[in-house]
Amino acid sequence: MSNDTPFESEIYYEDDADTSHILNKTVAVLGYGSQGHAHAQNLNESGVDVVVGLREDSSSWGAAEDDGLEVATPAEASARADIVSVLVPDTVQPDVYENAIEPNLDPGDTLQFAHGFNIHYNQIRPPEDVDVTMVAPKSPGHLVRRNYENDEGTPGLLAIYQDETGTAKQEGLAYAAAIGCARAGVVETTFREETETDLFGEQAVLCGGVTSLVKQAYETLVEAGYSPEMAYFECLNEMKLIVDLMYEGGLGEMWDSVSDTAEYGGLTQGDVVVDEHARENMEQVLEQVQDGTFAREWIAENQAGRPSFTQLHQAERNHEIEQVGAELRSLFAWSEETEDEDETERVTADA
Ligand SMILES: NC(=O)C1=CN([C@@H]2O[C@H](COP(=O)(O)OP(=O)(O)OC[C@H]3O[C@@H](n4cnc5c(N)ncnc54)[C@H](OP(=O)(O)O)[C@@H]3O)[C@@H](O)[C@H]2O)C=CC1
Ligand SMILES: CC[C@](O)(C(C)=O)C(=O)O
Ligand SMILES: [Mg+2]
Ligand SMILES: [Mg+2]
Repeated sequence: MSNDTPFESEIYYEDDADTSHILNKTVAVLGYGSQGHAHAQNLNESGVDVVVGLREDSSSWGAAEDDGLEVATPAEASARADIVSVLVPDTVQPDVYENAIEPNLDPGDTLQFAHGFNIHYNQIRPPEDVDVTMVAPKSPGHLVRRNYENDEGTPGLLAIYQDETGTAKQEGLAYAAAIGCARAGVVETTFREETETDLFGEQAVLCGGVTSLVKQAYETLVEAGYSPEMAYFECLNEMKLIVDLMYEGGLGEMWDSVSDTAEYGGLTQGDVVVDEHARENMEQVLEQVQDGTFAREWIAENQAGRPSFTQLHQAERNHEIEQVGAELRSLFAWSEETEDEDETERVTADA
């Protein structure tokens, strides 16, 4: 445990985790999507007894079995488990909880989440005689799996909502270690803090802010007469390369790597584009997360059959940048293959 950092939160590592808190238990991983497949396989390879819970007609059932995992219905898996890891989509969790989990919870069991939405916004109200924990990787699930396979870690969060047994934290840490998060570091937080920061981050920056910035910059260039391929490379493709530098060494490493011209232009124009209005809008986004407006809207949207979500989802897939990007990426793959073929021919000729 790091207690000599300037941070308020405790950060835990593998040495802090006692895996005996999970190795003698059965974990039901409900869902085999982005997080579910990663948690189930990582737990299994860490020596934990895992049963995946899926509905009988699930498209993921075969994939989980092909990965060597035992699969049962959510109710059967929950009944067998000491720890029920709820990794179906947030919007279906209340229904899965009511029908499959709650009737099969025994006193002392653990209800485990990767995001606090349904607990924080009171969509799931667990009984008092179970532990309620969260181990939330700060990463898409596919990277949680890839990092584990590469003997690397994924940073994660740990939060305890209910500690009926007195061992919820040790068990949560053991779970975090078994999915690979403790290799990188596990930050202790609360359900409220995780839920509100996660929703704000994905809306304002990671998913919403970034895609809007990319699309509006692309449209600005194309409407001004520049070619779509130039606009794509400049506004989307190079984004990854720039963000990689920030990821490795912070904003400073990125500024050090770009030209002084880019640094001066970026430092003077960045705040012109993302100005005080954007900041006010961010504050409003945060407020709507904090006061539950966003949660109520999203719950109502699902109850109505997702009319807005479906339309927005389709419009995003149909944006011109998507067609241009698909075409350009296929040409890139083609040229790499061609280079590989050229290389093979050259080596063969040399031999
Ligand atoms: N995506 C991510 O990387 C992250 C997600 N989280 C959190 O992790 C949790 C899981 O999210 P995520 O991995 O994105 O979920 P996914 O959308 O990837 O989950 C899909 C899985 O859930 C199953 N499923 C869907 N509906 C039902 C149902 N009604 N009953 C039983 N199984 C069902 C699907 O099976 P089927 O074939 O039957 O549809 C599939 O196996 C959420 O709380 C999310 O906020 C946290 C951090 C990052
Ligand atoms: C950034 C989106 C995310 O919060 C995540 C991958 O962490 C999610 O909900 O998928
Ligand atoms: Mg997140
Ligand atoms: Mg999220």
